Amino acid sequence: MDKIIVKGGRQLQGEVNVSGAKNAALPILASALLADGKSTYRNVPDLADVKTMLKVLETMGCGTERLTGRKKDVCEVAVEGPITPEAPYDLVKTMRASVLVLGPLVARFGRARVSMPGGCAIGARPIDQHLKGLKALGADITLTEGYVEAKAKQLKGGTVNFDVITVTGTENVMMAAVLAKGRTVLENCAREPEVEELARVLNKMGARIEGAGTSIITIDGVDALKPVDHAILPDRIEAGTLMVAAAITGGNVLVKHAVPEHLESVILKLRETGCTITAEQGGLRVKAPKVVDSVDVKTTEHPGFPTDMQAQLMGLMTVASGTSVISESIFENRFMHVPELHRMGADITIQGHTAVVKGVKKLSGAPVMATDLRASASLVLAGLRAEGKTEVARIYHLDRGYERLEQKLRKLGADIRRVKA
Ligand SMILES: CC(=O)N[C@H]1[C@@H](OP(=O)(O)OP(=O)(O)OC[C@H]2O[C@@H](n3ccc(=O)[nH]c3=O)[C@H](O)[C@@H]2O)O[C@H](CO)[C@@H](O)[C@@H]1O
Ligand SMILES: C=C(OP(=O)(O)O)C(=O)O
Repeated sequence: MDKIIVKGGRQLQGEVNVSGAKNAALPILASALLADGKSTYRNVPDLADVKTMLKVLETMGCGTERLTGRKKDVCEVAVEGPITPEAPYDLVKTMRASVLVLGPLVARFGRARVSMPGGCAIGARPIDQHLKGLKALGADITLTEGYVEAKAKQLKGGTVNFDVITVTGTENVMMAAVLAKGRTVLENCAREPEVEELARVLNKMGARIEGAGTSIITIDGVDALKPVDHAILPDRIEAGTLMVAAAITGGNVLVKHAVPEHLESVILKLRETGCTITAEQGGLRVKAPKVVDSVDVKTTEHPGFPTDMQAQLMGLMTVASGTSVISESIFENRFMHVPELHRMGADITIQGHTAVVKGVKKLSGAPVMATDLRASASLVLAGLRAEGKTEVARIYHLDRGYERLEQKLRKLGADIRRVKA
């Protein structure tokens, strides 16, 4: 298993490009199932999760290809021959977002058999709201041998009021509703930019969706969709992680392609820590003081502070002046990075869903182990600041969501490398 080795202490300087968004690419790739023909997606990040989604689609009978050379950010998905509407356990267990094929499959092929995703390191993560939404559109749902089976000759529009705000749940049901007969109204929807981006793609395919990006989405079903050519929006979480990399090293970095409107809560928090953040040249420049001020934060649904940035912000707070209170309100078990940060000398106490972080003068490098995607990122960030060598193991978690993070950080001056197993 690959490891990342970081020697801390260098201030990051320069420019870095943000890749396409994982959380937009995954539902968008799944949406290719909704039309016959070949769809072309640009700015698709080269991530383990994207490979998994392409594999899920291939297993069903889609043709998939990542182009090479100067077009290596381009992926094509062709729905041409017969499709087996099934996502097997072996793939779903490696990536729960595989469940995003459920809505498109049942809408388009009248049936779907998708392995139930289990919980994961950060929480139980049920999919009851996805199923509630599909049932409201007339799907018959059963659970057999660990698989969700959904059937419907023709989905029909309906009203769904989500009990919990769910990103992939909103996306799954929206993808089902585009081919349902009549009007669907989704209430209490997730408002993440990736939901809006998916709706943009579906509308380009011929769907009739209004309101994505707000909590009420209205969808008028159409008979058929056509394939699409679309460039995926930049990854706001990767951008935020790179901004924290600048902040934790007292650096000065231009994070190119970061979209300010998608990062408002992160920008506001980083400004509170004493960083200067300015929009310039199609990106965001972060200039950081040597030691940042501590800030309190509570994760909430978009447009609130994203749970996917909590671990990284906590990494920064370990070396802030003062005490920070960080509350996690989205996932019940998203503090797995804390014991690893302790190994580097951080002073953090967990009280239920809240972590109290007392800034320390210095962290010291240590062997640490990644437990989930953003936890891994926080350990790499802490390693950039720590004295001595930090070895981050199990970075397959990191590779799920960051495209060659170590290369991007090295270009900014970090002493960081990947060691192949
Ligand atoms: C591929 C993708 O886009 N992943 C993102 C997505 O995950 P994902 O869509 O899985 O997360 P959700 O928004 O669904 O989860 C939010 C909360 O709702 C709960 N819940 C969700 C669905 C459901 O049917 N029932 C239920 O109780 C979850 O357990 C969690 O506590 O949004 C999360 C929250 O911003 C991010 O951390 C993930 O990076
Ligand atoms: C939790 C995340 O992803 P996923 O929903 O794919 O597990 C994440 O991107 O931080």
